[in-house]
Amino acid sequence: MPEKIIIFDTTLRDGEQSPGASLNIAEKVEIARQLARLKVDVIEAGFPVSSPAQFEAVKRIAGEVPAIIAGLARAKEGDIKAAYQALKEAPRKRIHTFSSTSDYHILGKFGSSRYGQTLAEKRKTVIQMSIDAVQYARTFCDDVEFSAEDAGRTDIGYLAEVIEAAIEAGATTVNIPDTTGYTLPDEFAEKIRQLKKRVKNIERAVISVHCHNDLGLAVANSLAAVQAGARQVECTVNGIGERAGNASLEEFVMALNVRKDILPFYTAINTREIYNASRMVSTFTGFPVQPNKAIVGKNAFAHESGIHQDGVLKDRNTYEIMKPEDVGVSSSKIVLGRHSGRHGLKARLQELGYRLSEEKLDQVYKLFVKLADKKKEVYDEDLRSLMGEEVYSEKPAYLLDYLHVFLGTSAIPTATVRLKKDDRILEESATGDGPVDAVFNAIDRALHTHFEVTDYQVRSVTSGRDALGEVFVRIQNGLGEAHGRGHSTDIIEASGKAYLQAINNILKQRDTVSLEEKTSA
Ligand SMILES: CC(=O)SCCNC(=O)CCNC(=O)[C@H](O)C(C)(C)COP(=O)(O)OP(=O)(O)OC[C@H]1O[C@@H](n2cnc3c(N)ncnc32)[C@H](O)[C@@H]1OP(=O)(O)O
Ligand SMILES: CC(C)C(=O)C(=O)O
Ligand SMILES: [Mg+2]
Repeated sequence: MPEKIIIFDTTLRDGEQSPGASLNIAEKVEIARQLARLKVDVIEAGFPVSSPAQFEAVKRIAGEVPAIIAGLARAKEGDIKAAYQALKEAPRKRIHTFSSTSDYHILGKFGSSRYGQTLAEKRKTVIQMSIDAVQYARTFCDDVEFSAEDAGRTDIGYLAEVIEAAIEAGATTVNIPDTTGYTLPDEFAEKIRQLKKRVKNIERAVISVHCHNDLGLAVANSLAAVQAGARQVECTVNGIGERAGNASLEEFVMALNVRKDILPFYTAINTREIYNASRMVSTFTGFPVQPNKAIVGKNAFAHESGIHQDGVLKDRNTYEIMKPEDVGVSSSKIVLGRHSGRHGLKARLQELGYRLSEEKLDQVYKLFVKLADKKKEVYDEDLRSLMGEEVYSEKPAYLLDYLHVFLGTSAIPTATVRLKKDDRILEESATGDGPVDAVFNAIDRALHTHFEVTDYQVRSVTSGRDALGEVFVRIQNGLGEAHGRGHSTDIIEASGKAYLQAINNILKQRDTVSLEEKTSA
């Protein structure tokens, strides 16, 4: 039978210790509510003694959010009392107290002579302060967690002694933190196995782990620990936390979920709330989620390369090990870009309502590749423009084959254009008040004509620095009046295309010969 792993979320305590991530009380309450929807078992809401705002946030969460609510406290009476005061409204509360057990911490942090002179004396003092803290916390509530900070670098014999003393004093959960993210998975798992062997009455407490990510191993260490006997995992949404962060909740939970074939464990997490939780934490903390972040990154379910797109379109199991819907992402995404192939393009065009023959698809694909070379991502609006402007417009009389513009803050804008009509090439240069005017003048000169521009509009069709720009132009002269549209990531090029399309439209209306033939005839 699979065994349950308790999920202890510390986004609001260790997560908020991330440099730069501070949350106000309202934001913390909102995140706590989302954590409850996510169905985490324990929410560590803060460190009440550390400030009035921390105290108030823990108090509000304790009074409003349905989960076990924990508050952190050093092995000090004042901290423990403050934690209890903040937690007391919670129907289910936990005081989480800790001392430090590695020699680095004992000699470094507890260096003062009041802890003793020698390492052995200081170690004794730490055991006693741990016992006192747990016993004192038990006078307030039955659910007391004890952590041995820097357990990852603590001598196993001494760690076993401290943990045994904490259980004897009444700790119901004993947490083994890899505070500095130092251990490797096998080593950490062995630590848990040794504790199970060496600590008398270990079965009276739940073994918890709290792994940091300094070497990028927090989730791997948590999984190894669970396989060795830990039954609570401490983690944070998006893996935020002190320095390089904590084990990421979403990665740990989904690893158990996806690999249940070899990991006989489950959690109570409602995985469909993962993405919402991730977005909320990212927005409130101001910490963006890196695009390639597992589970919740923008690219976690996005496929760009042609071979992958083809595979996913045929059968998504080819490149997806979990369903995006299972983590609250609406669907996987085919991202069209320079690595995409015809299958991906065709599928997206079909979604947009275009049904293309193979011949037409080839034509669009060539245009698409040209555009994709200029842009990082080709969006739906880019495709719609491409289809409208290039594919379904009738073959234009004149094509803008080449454009060169010279401009600068103190230079006269000059444009050179090369127009193509069938096998005829027309090339001209002209100056203008600005680069767009110079392009229009050069086209006029090439075609021996002149049009008045009665409307000119530019808008961005897509977003970002490489956005596709759309130019709308209305022109008139004695021959008639027409408008044209042009698209490009370069609005000067888009302007030239729009101007030429308007000219072509006038020619179409008049069903006439080409301009330069007419004027030169
Ligand atoms: C691994 C972790 O994540 S632990 C949690 C870390 N989180 C935080 O520190 C965030 C909130 N912290 C704070 O607001 C402040 O540090 C406070 C309010 C807790 C304490 O502030 P101050 O009293 O000014 O002490 P300061 O933070 O400078 O130093 C920490 C003191 O706690 C002591 N201490 C550290 N850990 C423990 C412990 N587990 N039990 C008892 N004392 C401890 C240190 O030895 C030091 O004591 P000293 O003044 O006698 O040398
Ligand atoms: C307070 C403890 C559990 C901690 O955050 C750590 O050791 O990393
Ligand atoms: Mg920590």
